[in-house]
Amino acid sequence: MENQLKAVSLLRTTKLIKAYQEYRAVDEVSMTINQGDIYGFIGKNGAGKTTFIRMLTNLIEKSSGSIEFFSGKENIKIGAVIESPACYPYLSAQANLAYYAIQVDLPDKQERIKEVLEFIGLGDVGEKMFKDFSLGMKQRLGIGLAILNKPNLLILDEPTNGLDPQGIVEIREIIKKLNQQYQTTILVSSHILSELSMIATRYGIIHQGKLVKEVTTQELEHECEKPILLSSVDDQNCQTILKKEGYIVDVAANGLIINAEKSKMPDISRLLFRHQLNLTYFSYKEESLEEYYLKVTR
Ligand SMILES: Nc1ncnc2c1ncn2[C@@H]1O[C@H](COP(=O)(O)OP(=O)(O)OP(=O)(O)O)[C@@H](O)[C@H]1O
Repeated sequence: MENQLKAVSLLRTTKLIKAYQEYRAVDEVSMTINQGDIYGFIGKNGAGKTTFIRMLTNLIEKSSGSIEFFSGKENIKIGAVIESPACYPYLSAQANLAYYAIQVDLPDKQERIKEVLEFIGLGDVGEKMFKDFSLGMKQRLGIGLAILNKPNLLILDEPTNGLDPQGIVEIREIIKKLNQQYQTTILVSSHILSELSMIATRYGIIHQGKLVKEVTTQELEHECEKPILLSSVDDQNCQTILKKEGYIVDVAANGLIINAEKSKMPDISRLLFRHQLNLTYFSYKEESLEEYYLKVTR
């Protein structure tokens, strides 16, 4: 079921460009977001994320290329939080939602507002005014406004920007819950890859306006995998045995490097143990997400 959902495109851009005179802030971006994705849109400051998102949400006009939404029979509903949420500073969370609900002509307003307040963890902040909210609360209310009319696609531009670790976790939990409980497809941008690594199902990396890489979480994990490192009581002997078994082995300053996946570690340790070669060091080096990110944007 999950796989079926993932195969259906919800959004596709083709060679999307936004140019300011000669300068292309977004340069031929072809992106596909499938139903059920949490699409992590990663790029440094100034890479073009906001410009791309602004085109999707019709806040600015594209220079060329196409944007297509697919939602079957229904009209697609998009919710978005771009930069700071636009709220009334002297109104409470409830009143801000109520005001917005009138504008979008929402049925069952009271019921839905209560549900949303609970969902974003602002069910018990009472009459506290928006201006007195923490940044995390403000961001959560922004998401509350964006999900009020149950969008199929939720777009969040840098929702964790400036938040403390607790605030980041709260936003992450909301994103996960929306995706899992309500099957909302989510496009979320960030300039920190690791911040999205616990929730994103796919990633698009933008650099200098170009989408330089689109990967699934599995592909990313695979690409971040690095060799196994070991040293033993007799490295020379280890090398011979491992090579005989078909492993590709290199000699490093203080041990051996084996070009094999992490999943091979139990086999290797059993093999060497059988030959009474005790290991003094056994590990693998995983390339960090940040290293990977630097590599693809170099
Ligand atoms: N109206 C504009 N006129 C000229 N250049 C612009 C305009 N809007 C954005 N840019 C430029 O386009 C580039 C991409 O900006 P954008 O805001 O999309 O980046 P970003 O990835 O969202 O980064 P940030 O996280 O800093 O907002 C930047 O170099 C920016 O200066």
